[in-house]
Amino acid sequence: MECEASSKKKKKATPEALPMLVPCIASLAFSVGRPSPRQHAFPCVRMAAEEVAFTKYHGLGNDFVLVDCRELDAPPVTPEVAAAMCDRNFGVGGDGVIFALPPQQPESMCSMRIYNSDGSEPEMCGNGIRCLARFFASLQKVEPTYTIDTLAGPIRPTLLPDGAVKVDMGEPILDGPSVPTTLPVNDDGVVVAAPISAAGADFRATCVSMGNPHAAIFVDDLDALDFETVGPALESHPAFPAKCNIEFVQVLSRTHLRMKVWERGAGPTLACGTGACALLVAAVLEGRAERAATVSLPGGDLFIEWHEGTNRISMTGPALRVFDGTYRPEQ
Ligand SMILES: N[C@@H](CCC[C@H](N)C(=O)O)C(=O)O
Repeated sequence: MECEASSKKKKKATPEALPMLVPCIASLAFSVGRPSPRQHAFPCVRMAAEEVAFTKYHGLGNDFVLVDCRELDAPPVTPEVAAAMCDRNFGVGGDGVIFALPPQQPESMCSMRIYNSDGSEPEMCGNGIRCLARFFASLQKVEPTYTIDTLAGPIRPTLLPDGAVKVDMGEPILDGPSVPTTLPVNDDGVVVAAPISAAGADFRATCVSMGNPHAAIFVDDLDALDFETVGPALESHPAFPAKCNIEFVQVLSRTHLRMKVWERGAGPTLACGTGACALLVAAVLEGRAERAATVSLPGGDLFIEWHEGTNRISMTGPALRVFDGTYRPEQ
């Protein structure tokens, strides 16, 4: 891989690269599980990722490799190549790869697709959309508020004068089976403080979808948690048919919550925007917090509001550019 100075003219992922992907995708369809760095050395993978210009951004340390695909119909790399790009030792390093693709709706400016660091594709990413909002604004002129299509529907970020981004994240999905989870629902059809056991420990989970699935688990002391054991056990728990992002939350006050996240497809990350939104909703449903609160994550703070009149959630936080480069693994 080579990283080039940001002043150098960037080469974009080209549609011409796409025909090369077809045999690669076909052969990779037979590979199972998370590819090891050695598996990434298969020639077909290298062909698929011959050269990808990218810009690295992060939102509170939740870091992403962003690729300008405005002239393409689909991501120019396979999920396996995206996973290789995210590798922190053998690749660029990141919690995911985000592609800025053409809009799906006439009123939208672009659409977002994202692969997690294991190559799986989530519907939405809160920190990622703040990063994409600033990345896209660096590529072409936009209004301060504009619309980005995602697999979870249209999302509207607003670029604030101080460089932060406030995002209208839409309405939370509370219906249990739609999250999706098979945990028992209350009379309103919502999973609130439902018992769940994993890795020999008992918890209570409140489940919320922000387009992607979340389970918030309130604990007395985040630091006492066997996070590395229970996180992956809950992520892949049979009660979550699409797996789940797991937020462990300590209530510091009714307007200040502290959380640690184990993300679906990425493991422990320094921050999760959709997770912060979901846990605020969960805290309100459990009567633990007000509808507006600061959420402190390992990488810093987000401000989340669940607006009573509209039922919509807004998330405000930073998104920062780190460096530009070209991903070009050696043959
Ligand atoms: N870090 C993200 C969430 C990314 C997707 C997640 N891992 C999933 O699979 O749903 C955020 O900031 O929301």
